[in-house]
Amino acid sequence: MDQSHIRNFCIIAHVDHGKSTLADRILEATGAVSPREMQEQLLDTMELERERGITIKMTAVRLYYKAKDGQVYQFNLIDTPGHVDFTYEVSRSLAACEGALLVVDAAQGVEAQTLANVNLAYQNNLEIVPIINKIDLPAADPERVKEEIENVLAIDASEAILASAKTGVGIEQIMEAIVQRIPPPSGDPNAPLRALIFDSKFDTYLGVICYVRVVDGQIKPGQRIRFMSTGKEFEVLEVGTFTPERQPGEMLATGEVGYLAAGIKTIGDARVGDTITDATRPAQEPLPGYRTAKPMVFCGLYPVDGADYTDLRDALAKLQLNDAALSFEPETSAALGFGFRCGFLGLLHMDVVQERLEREFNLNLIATSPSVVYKVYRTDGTVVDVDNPAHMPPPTTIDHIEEPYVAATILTPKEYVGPIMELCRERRGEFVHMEYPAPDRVLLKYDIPLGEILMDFFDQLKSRTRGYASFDYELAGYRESKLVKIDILMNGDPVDALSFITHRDKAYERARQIVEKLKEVVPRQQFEVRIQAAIGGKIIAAESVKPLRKNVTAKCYGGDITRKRKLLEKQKEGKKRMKQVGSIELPQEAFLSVLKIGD
Ligand SMILES: Nc1nc2c(ncn2[C@@H]2O[C@H](COP(=O)(O)OP(=O)(O)OP(=O)(O)O)[C@@H](O)[C@H]2O)c(=O)[nH]1
Repeated sequence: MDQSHIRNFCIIAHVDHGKSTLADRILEATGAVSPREMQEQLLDTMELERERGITIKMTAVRLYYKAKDGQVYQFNLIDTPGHVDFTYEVSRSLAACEGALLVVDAAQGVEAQTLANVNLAYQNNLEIVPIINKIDLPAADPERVKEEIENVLAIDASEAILASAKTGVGIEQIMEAIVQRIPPPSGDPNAPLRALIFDSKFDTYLGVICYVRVVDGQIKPGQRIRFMSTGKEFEVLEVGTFTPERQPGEMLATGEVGYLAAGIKTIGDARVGDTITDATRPAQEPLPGYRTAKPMVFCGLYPVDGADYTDLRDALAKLQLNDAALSFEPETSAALGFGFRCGFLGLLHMDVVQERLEREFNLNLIATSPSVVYKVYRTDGTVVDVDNPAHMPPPTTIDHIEEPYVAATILTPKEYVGPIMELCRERRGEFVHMEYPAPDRVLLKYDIPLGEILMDFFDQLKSRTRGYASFDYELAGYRESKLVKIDILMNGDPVDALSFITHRDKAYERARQIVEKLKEVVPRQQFEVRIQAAIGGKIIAAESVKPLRKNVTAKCYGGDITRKRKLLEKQKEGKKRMKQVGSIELPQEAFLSVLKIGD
């Protein structure tokens, strides 16, 4: 299609503001799917995504729209994941577009994630079309939301479209705005091929499928292509688009969005953000902005039953086929046995992987509490990355330690500013900035250690603001901190999987909190369990769990075997997710106690 008739765009929105619903309406309006065959929210494909109501992996669909000017336009709608863990992927999918539909809930107004996504859209020079959605709601207040869009996002909202993705109001106006307000792509068809990979997926039959935006030149089957970051070459087997079904085609032209398959075996060879060029006539420069997604959060995953170890390894390898950001390597813990140290982009990514391992692969796992990567500068001048508290070098060999920080943005109604500032202070946050972008709304900026965010920060923020504050962050480099490792001992034996790292000034308080928490979650055993927290060899907090007197089966009288079996079955159920550590059985909660100690 003629380049001037192509529109590449995405939808950016805060969670639940109506992105998927609007995408469905757009699909419907172009006749891409009949409403009947349309499953709700077609773009979210993974079952887990649908259940959690979040978009994890993005896709692209091609639609044809006949505009009021009588011309037919090619729309490429690129879906973006709406979560801070996937900021890099979001930024690459935005880089594949010329415009963005900005969806803001007419009752909720602008939220922190909207702000973060708009900033990414600006960085990619996108034309932003503001849409105020859900105007059918009784609580809708479009005028106030317009004001917020102008004050918080610095976007002219005078031409914002008032819409309801639910009732269909405003959808036609949105379709016309895509044609009129979003510019067509401006690449050079005669220049050497440059295509941006903004997503990749593994397909059992085709190998890796790359979602690409052709910036210059074109891609055809049979062409020899080169990935500019690795230099690896492949022959294109198939190109095409999703409409939303996969539709093989003859070529992807300049400015177009689609997929290609080239018999690529591992997703690591087709990384998001990389540039594809023609191997026989390569481009001089790759497209800007490439980097490899680096895991930021690590945890240990151990099978409850040691016999499942190889199954766990195979399952992780399978997930990795589709997830270049997931890393894992074997790890042994004195307490938990053989398992894997796994790296994730963030907490959500970690939760999703764990849930898939348990659900799709039927594994029963113990996860240790997540950790960030510390940079440890040793007295001998070497620097080591430590992603497992148990591997922290002895204090005498450490010169200083650095930890990762994030720049956090919080948007909140005025009345919660106090509780939020208190929470940030408790989490060693450094105040950066505060402004009042709209009546009753406050924008706060803090620098906070990422390690503190991992500890239940989000839930705390939600509960202290009754769900009214929104929060987003970006990574903001490493800073020196006075950190210490706290070891947990059970009946005198250190449990390596429970060690954690915390700030020196918080050490006593947190040690106290964790032993109290553990006292609650460690089930009573036949003997007393002493729980202690220590720095080096020094005990700084202690509690104990009183022994259990009665045996469960002792309650059954004599011969009633079914009754007895029932009780034992029940006990077995309760045993799920329990791990024998020395002579003590620990439940999964025990390993995550450290996350809950900021409460
Ligand atoms: N009343 C009303 N409800 C709407 C409208 N648009 C969407 N919703 C509802 O709002 C909720 C969230 O909509 P989604 O489309 O799933 O939101 P989303 O932004 O895609 O959410 P994520 O995929 O989690 O980012 C759903 O229950 C929708 O039915 C609207 O115009 N009016």
